Amino acid sequence: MQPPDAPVSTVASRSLLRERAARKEAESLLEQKSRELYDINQNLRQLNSHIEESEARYRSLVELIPDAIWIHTGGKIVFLNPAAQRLFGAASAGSLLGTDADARVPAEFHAQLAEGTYNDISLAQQQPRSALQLLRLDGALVDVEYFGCRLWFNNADSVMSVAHDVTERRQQEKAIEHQATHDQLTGLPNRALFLDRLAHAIRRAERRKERLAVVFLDLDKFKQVNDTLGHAVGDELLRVVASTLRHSVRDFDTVARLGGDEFVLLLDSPLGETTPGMIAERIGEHLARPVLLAGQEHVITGSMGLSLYPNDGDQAENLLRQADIAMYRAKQAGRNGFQFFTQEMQQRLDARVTLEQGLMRALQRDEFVLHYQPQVDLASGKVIGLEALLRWQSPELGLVPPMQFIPVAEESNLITAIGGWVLDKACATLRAWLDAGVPVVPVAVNVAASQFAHQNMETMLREVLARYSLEPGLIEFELTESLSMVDPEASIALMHRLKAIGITMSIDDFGTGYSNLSYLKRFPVDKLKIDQSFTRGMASDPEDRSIVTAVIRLAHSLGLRAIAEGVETEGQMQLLARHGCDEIQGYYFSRPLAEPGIVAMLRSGAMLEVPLTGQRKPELRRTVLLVDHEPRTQAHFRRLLDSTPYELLSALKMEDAYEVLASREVGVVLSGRGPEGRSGVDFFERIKRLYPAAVRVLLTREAEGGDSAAGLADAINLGAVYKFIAAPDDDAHVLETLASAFEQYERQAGAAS
Ligand SMILES: Nc1nc2c(ncn2[C@@H]2O[C@H](COP(=O)(O)O[C@H]3[C@@H](O)[C@H](n4cnc5c(=O)[nH]c(N)nc54)O[C@@H]3COP(=O)(O)O)[C@@H](O)[C@H]2O)c(=O)[nH]1
Repeated sequence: MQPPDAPVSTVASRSLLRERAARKEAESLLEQKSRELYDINQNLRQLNSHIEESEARYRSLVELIPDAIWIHTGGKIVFLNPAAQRLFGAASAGSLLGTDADARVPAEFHAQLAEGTYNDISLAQQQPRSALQLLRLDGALVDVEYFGCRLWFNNADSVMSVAHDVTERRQQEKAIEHQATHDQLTGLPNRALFLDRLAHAIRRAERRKERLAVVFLDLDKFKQVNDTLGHAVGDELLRVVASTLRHSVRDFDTVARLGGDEFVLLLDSPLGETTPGMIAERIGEHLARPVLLAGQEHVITGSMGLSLYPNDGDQAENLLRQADIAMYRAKQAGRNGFQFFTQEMQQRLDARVTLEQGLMRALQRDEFVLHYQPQVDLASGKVIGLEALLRWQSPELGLVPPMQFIPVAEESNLITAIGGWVLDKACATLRAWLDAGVPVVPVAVNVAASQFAHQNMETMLREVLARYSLEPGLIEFELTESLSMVDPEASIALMHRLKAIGITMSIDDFGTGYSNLSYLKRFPVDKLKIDQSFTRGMASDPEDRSIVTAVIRLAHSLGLRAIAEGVETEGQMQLLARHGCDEIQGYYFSRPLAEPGIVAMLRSGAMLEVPLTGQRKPELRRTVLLVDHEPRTQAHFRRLLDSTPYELLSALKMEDAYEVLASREVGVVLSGRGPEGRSGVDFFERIKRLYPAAVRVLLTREAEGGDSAAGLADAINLGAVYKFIAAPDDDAHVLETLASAFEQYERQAGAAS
């Protein structure tokens, strides 16, 4: 190497220059590469930091996401996020890592799991999630919505599972569904669920050729419990009944509550012909066991109707309706029993529906008319009132009596509108009569218990009286005793308000209904109306007689008047007068008349010929009543007594004898045995109770022997027969016995006066 100041040869310097240039170039290249390397490095660093950042972001996403995510490779769990840890109830991820992924899915959901697992995520995203259940480590099941997809994880083919816990939502859904399909009070299925189950059961029974029974149960007099003990006790009773019913049938039978006090049972495939009936009987027995309510024992009964598949049809709604119809019949048959549905019931129901529709049309087309029946004062004989009685003048059916439609109107609530029409019509008629100068008397209108309870009677009465400018005293309301069964306090309060308006009130059909005397004394009524069934029997039936006289006495002791309805004979009228009855109403004086007839009667001043009541003394005219169905015997006695001081009255039948006894004072009753055998003695036993003063003499040839001798002896010993005439053809014997009988009669009459 040459010193730097040494002469440089051209070759050498050129070579040096080239070398320098090459070095420079190399250095610059090296610099550029190192810059490039630096840039690459920088880029790589940046990239790495991006990747790390993104990885951290994804990790935190996976960790924070509320959905459970776990990955399994070769069936073993290799990754899970904290949500999955929580979902499976694992204390740490370690308790699940490496375990079988399948173990977390109950076997019955494996197919759904496979269906919900896709080959890639884009496919999974397009499909709805599958609903299935997963198994926690503690064995509890969790409702989830699930999807899965295949992915490459840790260099291995794996499956990622994603599950969203919907247990709470499912529980809410179940609660809402339960609410929609169950009765809140008893927890039993409701009507919708019952019908659904019944429809399914019918289809199953169809396939299996089985039978089904539907039992419709309505508690008897539940309203009374509610009204008297309060709704809380009523609710308690319904819960008790629900439980009783549940325990009366098998687990797979359905017990449902339709509402109120109506329950229904589906007896799935009952065995044998009699089983549904036997089950109904058992339910009745279980229900009738005393129940403790509000600290007191109560006995509950129910009325049940049964319909059967396939006998009565194959439609759920129809079977339920038919069981309801049969239940209704069980109620009519006296409650606390059961009835099977029959086609005849359906026909009756159809007829009822037709009648209801007819009644609605009758109101619209003004087809109702009022007839009027006079009420007569027994002291003066004057007509002192009229009862307005409804008739339906149907173009199709003719004149329909109220007994044929009032009960239907009451049940269908049409009675409210019909009752309103009756009151309006009665008032309008009174106004027309007043305007025409007819000597009017008060008119009584019948008010059904349901009408009284549902209608704003007070307002209606005030309005109608004002509309026709009528004195309230011209209107009477005939109410029924059953008012005391439906909210008696409210009824009593309303009666007081009506009374304050100035109308009069009577209790109709007294003694036939729910005679609650403690309420009666609080009813501000003016009259008790003796039911016609008692009036009819009072001449011949000692019990009816006792009821009539007791009602008259009861009315008087409460300061009320007594009126007897259904008086058809003079005898009944005489007896009623004798027992102090104040008024009568019945065919004996007049049938109910249409308006022209009653106007004529009022104008004519028609009166009843009244008996002399009160001072009736025994007629000591020696009147004999001969009761014998043999015309020959009648003729014989007529001839025999013709020339004697005895007056002979005769009756061929015992029924006729009662009427004679009711209307005439008879001293001695002579009777043979009727064709009915022992009825002669029975007859005398009755006469003894009804007319104790009349001396009873039996005409018989059997006194000394024969089958009836013992009966005759009994009758004499019991005092039913005073004497007997063993030889009716022996005139002297007859006259002698009669004389002795009258002596006895006059002795009794003398002692009594
Ligand atoms: N809620 C309403 N009920 C009403 C109304 N109009 C009538 N009725 C009730 O219908 C029942 C039957 O009434 P009806 O066929 O009119 O019979 C009445 C009389 O005709 C009958 N009667 C009268 N006297 C005699 C008789 O001597 N013998 C005999 N066999 N029947 C007789 O009795 C019926 C009167 O009944 P009552 O009202 O109990 O006094 C009947 O229950 C009516 O109440 C109405 O507008 N609304």
